[in-house]
Amino acid sequence: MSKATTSNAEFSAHTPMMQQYLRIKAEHSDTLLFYRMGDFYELFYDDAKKAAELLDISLTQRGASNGKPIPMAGVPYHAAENYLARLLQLGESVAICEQVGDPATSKGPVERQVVRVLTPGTVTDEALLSETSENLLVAVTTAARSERAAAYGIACLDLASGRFTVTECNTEAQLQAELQRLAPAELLYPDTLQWQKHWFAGGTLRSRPDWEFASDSAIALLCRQFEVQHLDGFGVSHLPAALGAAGAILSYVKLTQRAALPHIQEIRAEQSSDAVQMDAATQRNLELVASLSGGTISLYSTINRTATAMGARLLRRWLQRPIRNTEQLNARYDAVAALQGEDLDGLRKLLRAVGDLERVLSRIGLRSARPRDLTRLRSALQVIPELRSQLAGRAALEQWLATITEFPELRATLEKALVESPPLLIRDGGVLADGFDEELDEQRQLAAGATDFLRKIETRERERTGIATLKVGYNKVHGYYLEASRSAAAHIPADYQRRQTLKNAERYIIPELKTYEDKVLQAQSRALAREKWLYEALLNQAAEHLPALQRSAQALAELDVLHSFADYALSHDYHRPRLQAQSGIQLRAARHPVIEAQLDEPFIANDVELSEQRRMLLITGPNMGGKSTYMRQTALLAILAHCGSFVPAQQADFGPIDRIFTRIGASDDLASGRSTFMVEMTEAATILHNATANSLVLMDEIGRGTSTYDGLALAWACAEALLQHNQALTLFATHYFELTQSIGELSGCVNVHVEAAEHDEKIVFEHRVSDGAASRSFGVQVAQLAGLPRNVLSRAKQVLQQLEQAPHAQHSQRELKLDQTASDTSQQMTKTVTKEHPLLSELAALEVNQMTPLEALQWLARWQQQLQQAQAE
Ligand SMILES: Nc1ncnc2c1ncn2[C@@H]1O[C@H](COP(=O)(O)OP(=O)(O)OP(=O)(O)O)[C@@H](O)[C@H]1O
Repeated sequence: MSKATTSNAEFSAHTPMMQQYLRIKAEHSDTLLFYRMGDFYELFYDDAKKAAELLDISLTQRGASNGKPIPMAGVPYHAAENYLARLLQLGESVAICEQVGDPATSKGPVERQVVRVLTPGTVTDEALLSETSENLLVAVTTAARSERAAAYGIACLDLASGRFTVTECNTEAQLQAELQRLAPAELLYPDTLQWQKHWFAGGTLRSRPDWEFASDSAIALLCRQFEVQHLDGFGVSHLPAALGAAGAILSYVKLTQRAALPHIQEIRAEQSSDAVQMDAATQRNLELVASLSGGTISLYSTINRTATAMGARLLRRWLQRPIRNTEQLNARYDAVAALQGEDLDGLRKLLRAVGDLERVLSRIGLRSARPRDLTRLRSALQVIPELRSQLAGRAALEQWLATITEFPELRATLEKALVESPPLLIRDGGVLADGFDEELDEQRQLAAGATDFLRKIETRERERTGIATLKVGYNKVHGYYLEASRSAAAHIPADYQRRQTLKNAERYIIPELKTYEDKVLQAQSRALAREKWLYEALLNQAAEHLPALQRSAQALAELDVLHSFADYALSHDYHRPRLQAQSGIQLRAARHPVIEAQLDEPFIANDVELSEQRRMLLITGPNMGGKSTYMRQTALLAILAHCGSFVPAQQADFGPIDRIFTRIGASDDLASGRSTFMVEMTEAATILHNATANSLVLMDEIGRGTSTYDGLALAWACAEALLQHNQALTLFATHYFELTQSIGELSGCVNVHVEAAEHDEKIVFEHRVSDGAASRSFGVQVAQLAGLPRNVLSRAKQVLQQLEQAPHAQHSQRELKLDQTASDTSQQMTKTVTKEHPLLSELAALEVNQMTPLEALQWLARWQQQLQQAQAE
């Protein structure tokens, strides 16, 4: 808080206005206070210094109060939105303090009040929000330690749509994944919870009093909000911790909005078992809604053909949370197929006219809707009948059409009430159409009639005085006046009273003018007051239909996404997936949706066959051959299929999929201080602990972050565990050829490879995936493509030859010293590798007591087989 408020004596030494400011500021110590003075919002003291720095506006001083100059910075109120948007983006919150008293009748400073507080997670103003992404307020709390309670309760509110959800999770990793998916703009947590940076660090973090998270009071608050006795009807009662978090959200939003929240109509539980779960790393790695490099290309940006911003946001949500309900998914496929037979361009035009109905409705609920929100509602209501008739009779779309209702009365009212294109704000009137309200028309006519009268006075006075240039004018200070040039002074009649002298002209008033001025102004202000009242009444009338309007908007957003799926599928040869009861994934001629869209040359389609007998595909082949692409496309197709989209494959069958895991790419996690290898191992640990037989696991070059033998041993053990213990559907890409003979030969595992050929010492990628292991890795040839210096390349070839000639170096306990002669490079290169044989470490790790005699025999047979193969080579 400002240094200016210390003692009572000091306080009373301030000017009355500064006393008012300091009183209000004391209640908003952790937000910037925008204090309205005339046409500016002013900031004082520390707020002024901070705002001047953040917004790059000038820091000035305002006179002195309490004997000291007051630092001050200000922004014009008509341009405030820009500045507010920047402050919110920087994670600041702003309390808007308006003049609410009448300056004419106020003694001392005009009465002022904070009318709302803008925070990053609670903004709903159109100008302050991104159209295509949600702006979420999330609260997290830890659960009471009862036996069945989950560890964390999470609640999430999208104030701009009224969507309110709760969920609980048991582990830190799940919490992280959930926060990564939601990417909140603002996150609330209880005072006493030690927030961990690696849980989430993207948005504004704010601690709130513990008691706001208490389940009991939260439930009472939620019941009041939804006007119900208990929450059983919402199916959330079993989530006490999450309800505590939901209560904290509701208290916070009430505090900041200072308005009723009628558009928050319900709260829903998001059960993790309903969704194909993806941990935080997987969501990032698969570049679903953002690219890893921070660029704009993602699965979302590639396939998005939605016509409305609410549809675009829904598509993002669907991609980040694919569902598992077969019935729902089949209904979506049916709808996409049905829409493919429709006039999609025509449909898109209608959907465009619907616009961002979801956010319009929320602003109506919050009573902050602007005139253009109401005209948007009007055009949405105007196209709904057309849209319904275009799609009428399509059984596959019935579920959506039944929810998209027409609102003939509201539509008629809006059509009659609003002018065609109203001004941005209701402030100066001109929003309501003539003929809608008798009283408004009367006042308007009075105001206009008086203006007519002024014209008559002007003509009459010109005639009376003989001054042809005499004219009636108006300004705020002197009201209506008659203006004549100074040269005409001799003709001015005696009843003219001089009011103002300009360089070349004099201004006068006459009593008649004053009387009419009063009439005009009165009529104008009555008309404006009436118009504002009618506007509020319109908002109220629309708000009465809010629940049904919101349901319609939701169905329209879904229809928009389904139309986008249909359109993209048609133009990109996507086909309907089939959901099977049997575990596995079978894809025929599958393509990578994002890379395909980026490539100029044709994308090479490949098959995938994961089934009971082929639970793991061990993928080998040259760098740049297409291993990662092949793995990722399998996951992306699974995700698309579980959103209800068609997929880029000639045929696609998916058994049940509960989770998708990826261990792809390598990056340091600087935020939590973990090295590349540590990140790799943490991700692998998550997979090994959690993957089930219905999980899709992508493992790309596990182990490459450490020494060759450690890496090989870890890759080996992970592959074996995934295959034999987790029994997950696994795509396992590796450069360790040893694995093709060990793991690749195990039952349930199949070697596949990407093909490449060498042509004139250059590598040619075929990007075709076939069964069988790769024969070599072409690493040196790929390095050549990358432009490695020629001398380094020829030295590498030489070293490679020696390594390949050293028989089974990696299978024996020996020292390998490379020949250093005939080197093109001047650098010395000695590599000493001394390692224990992998079979020995396996033997040491075996828990013999836990094995059945049969298992022991199987181990023995496998070792023998490996030794025999090694000797044979
Ligand atoms: N099926 C395909 N059709 C056409 N181009 C492809 C195909 N697969 C991959 N590519 C191209 O090859 C590039 C490299 O593919 P990818 O990253 O999958 O190789 P990789 O085998 O995983 O390489 P590394 O082992 O170095 O990670 C891709 O960026 C893409 O441009």
